[in-house]
Amino acid sequence: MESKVADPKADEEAAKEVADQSTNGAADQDSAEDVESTDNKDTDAVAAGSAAKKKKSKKAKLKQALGVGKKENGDKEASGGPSNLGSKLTSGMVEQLLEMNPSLKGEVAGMDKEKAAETLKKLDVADLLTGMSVSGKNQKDMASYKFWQTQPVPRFDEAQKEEDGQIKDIDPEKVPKEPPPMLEGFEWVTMNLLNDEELEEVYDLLTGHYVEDDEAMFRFNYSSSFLNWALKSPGWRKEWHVGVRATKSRRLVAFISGTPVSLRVRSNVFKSTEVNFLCIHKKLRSKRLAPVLIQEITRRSYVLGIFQGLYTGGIVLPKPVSSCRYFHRSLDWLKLYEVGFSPLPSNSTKARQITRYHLPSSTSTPGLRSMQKKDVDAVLDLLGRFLERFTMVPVFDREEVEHWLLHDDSAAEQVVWSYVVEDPSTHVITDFFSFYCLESSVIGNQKHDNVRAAYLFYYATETAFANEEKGLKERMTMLMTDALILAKKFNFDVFNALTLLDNPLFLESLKFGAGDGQLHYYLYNYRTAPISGGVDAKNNVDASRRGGIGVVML
Ligand SMILES: CCCCCCCCCCCCCC(=O)SCCNC(=O)CCNC(=O)[C@H](O)C(C)(C)COP(=O)(O)OP(=O)(O)OC[C@H]1O[C@@H](n2cnc3c(N)ncnc32)[C@H](O)[C@@H]1OP(=O)(O)O
Repeated sequence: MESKVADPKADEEAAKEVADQSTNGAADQDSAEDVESTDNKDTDAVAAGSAAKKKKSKKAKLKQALGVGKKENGDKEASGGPSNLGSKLTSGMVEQLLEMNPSLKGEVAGMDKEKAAETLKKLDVADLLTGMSVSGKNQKDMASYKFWQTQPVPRFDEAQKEEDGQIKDIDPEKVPKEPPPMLEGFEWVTMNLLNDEELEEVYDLLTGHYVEDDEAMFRFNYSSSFLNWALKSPGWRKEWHVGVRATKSRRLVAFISGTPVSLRVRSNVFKSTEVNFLCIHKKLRSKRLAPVLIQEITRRSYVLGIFQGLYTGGIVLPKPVSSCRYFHRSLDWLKLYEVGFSPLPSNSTKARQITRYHLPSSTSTPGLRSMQKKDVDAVLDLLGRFLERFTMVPVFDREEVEHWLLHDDSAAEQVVWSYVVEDPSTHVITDFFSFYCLESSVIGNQKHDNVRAAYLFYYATETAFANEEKGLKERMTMLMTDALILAKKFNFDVFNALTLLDNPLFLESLKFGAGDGQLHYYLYNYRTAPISGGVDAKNNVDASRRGGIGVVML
């Protein structure tokens, strides 16, 4: 999901609105005609922004009820992250908490208020926020997932009894030959993304309707060049660019995509479909269209003999195989403050914040240079060995390394930046790193309309193979400092990273602030034990929990 630096003040403001606001948005009753007549996406954006102001997220309300994020945090930027409840939870809060998150009721069934408060105090805030229990028995109510409970995904309460592997056997003969029925007034289409106009239609749909942060302040704005890169990776299939059009106007109102990826989970390597860019026009929300899109991309995957899926999301579904946390490193702190992305800590000043995030003007790693085509084999080899250290990783071939890491000169906008370190004496490539550009639209801000974010992508370093990883932390810190300097040079406002790969080694020392967003990883039709996401039970970054997630999703 969209994440921003966790802000204690926002939660307090949200709390003031809790009392008189309903948590449920009014069900959208608009017809196909309404969607067809809505041509102005700016109107949608403004509407989304103001709706969000009226209806603060359930998560923000829960955080407020828990008193999370109120403590002062020295010069540290983020204090909104989960913390120990300690003695904050009074019995009076329990009712409010249960009302907001009914799935917690199972935790305290039959207890009086004091006992219930005691029990809830023992839970992690992160689990309270997601409705998951730490007791092992998950209390998230499977029955409330009308669609997901029918799918071959692990249940919340499922203990890992069996060996890793497929949940359900798929008989290719029994896979339906046709898509499921579509809502009246709409029809299935396969998008032809070789056609610039159709690519632009997908871009327009996502720009107006794709993922927003909890408070609807920012919305991902993937560029057309980005979509072209992400959706046409080696082995891409036209059939996996699935759209829904309004029959009369031909307007594109929904989209879902798949790209093939060879995945290793623990010791098993299998083909899977990486599903992304699921998006439904705001006027067609809550009509159970998402399950139909998911069923269709699943069918199209089965048809081609791929029976596993990989996907990520900011929301909790049955059942994450791992969860990582977003971290954000300010490059232009003032702009981030002005758009509401970063808070001003109460014990700091704007001038001090700007100074805090100042970076040197040039890089310092000897032998650092842009990656070129001639480096592909060396990077393929280094990255392959580096990723062997993680539990869930993509298995890239040469063509994929070239596609994902080399900047395509013919693209209208640069999407990916990759650098290698060539040892000045041996000319061996000893390290590489990359980041990609993903802008976000700022919704309803007078001064700025976008935030230009660099996202840390793949990297690798020979120092990872030293005995006991000696020197890895120092080397990663040096490389990532250079990545920040380069991103600043290319006018990025913020540098984002998750707690995956070896990132926990440098996030805090390089002044990344904890975000308010999580990224949950899911596998479809595949069972495996939970994989560490680089955070501890309190959702704090934890270097000892590296080694799990090594796949970076766009
Ligand atoms: C073998 C190969 C397999 C391939 C398939 C692998 C699976 C791929 C899975 C997809 C991976 C996508 C990866 C990405 O792209 S993650 C990005 C998702 N996109 C957005 O957040 C963009 C903005 N939001 C929207 O466009 C809509 O709100 C969406 C489309 C998200 C839902 O539309 P809407 O709000 O109008 O809801 P509904 O009434 O139609 O449907 C409600 C049902 O849909 C379930 N739902 C809601 N959000 C998600 C979600 N992000 N992943 C999976 N399921 C989701 C929800 O729990 C409920 O089911 P259940 O709770 O009753 O059970």
